[in-house]
Amino acid sequence: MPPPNPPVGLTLENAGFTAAGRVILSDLTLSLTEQRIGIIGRNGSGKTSLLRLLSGLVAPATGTVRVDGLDPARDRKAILSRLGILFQNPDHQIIFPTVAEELSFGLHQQGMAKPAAKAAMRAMLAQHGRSHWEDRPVTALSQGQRHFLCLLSLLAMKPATILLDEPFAGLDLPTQSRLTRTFDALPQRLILITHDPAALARYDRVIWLEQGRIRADGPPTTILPDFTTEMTRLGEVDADTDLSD
Ligand SMILES: Nc1ncnc2c1ncn2[C@@H]1O[C@H](COP(=O)(O)OP(=O)(O)OP(=O)(O)O)[C@@H](O)[C@H]1O
Repeated sequence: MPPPNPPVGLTLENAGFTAAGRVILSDLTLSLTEQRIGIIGRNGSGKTSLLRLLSGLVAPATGTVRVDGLDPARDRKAILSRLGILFQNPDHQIIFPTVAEELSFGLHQQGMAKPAAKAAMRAMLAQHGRSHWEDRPVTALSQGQRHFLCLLSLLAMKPATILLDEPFAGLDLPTQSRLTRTFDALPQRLILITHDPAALARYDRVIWLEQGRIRADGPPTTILPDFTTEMTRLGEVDADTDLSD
């Protein structure tokens, strides 16, 4: 049960995450209440691990994680309507053989009756010009198309917060442009991991992770120029000498 008058948003208190005996994230204290939050950082800096922690797919080794006051690792069912995650690799997400089944599954999980779920599934495909996908086996879709299907499944469930792990990777430019417009128009809170600083220019807040810790946190106008300068500087040296991994 959520506590009375639960805090709205996602919070971490001294949260840390350990995997295979290694500290991956340490000492994260964050209150995520803005509508548009970007997460940036180098490969291996801990961005995906942070999304996994926020969505309750992994439990913190230290500290606490809360979504609207709930523990996402324990209150799995209550989390479904509050939070949805789009992984980098669609094959980690898709479980059903056809597009229709994959799209309807989350809606059933949320308690929607079969006819209503079918209508919602068809409406979602039609809205995005993909009605012809309905009976297609997911194996007949390309990697980019499977990624897009995962996104449609997520949007159909209308979670209050959407966590996106590099959603544009592998998508063609028209699909990226349309998706950007779709994201911009969504009323939900978005937390977006990207390697493209330009995608975050109009965001409310940007968090820069480095080796599992927060290196900088603030508005894009302050964080993005520093990040771009640092990435350019690192790109000009021939090898990484500062990474432990
Ligand atoms: N289950 C795990 N077991 C062992 N190591 C892990 C595990 N999960 C993540 N790691 C390690 O944690 C570090 C952070 O990984 P993570 O995927 O969170 O990085 P990232 O910032 O999302 O990287 P990228 O930009 O490449 O997607 C990496 O060094 C990775 O090897």
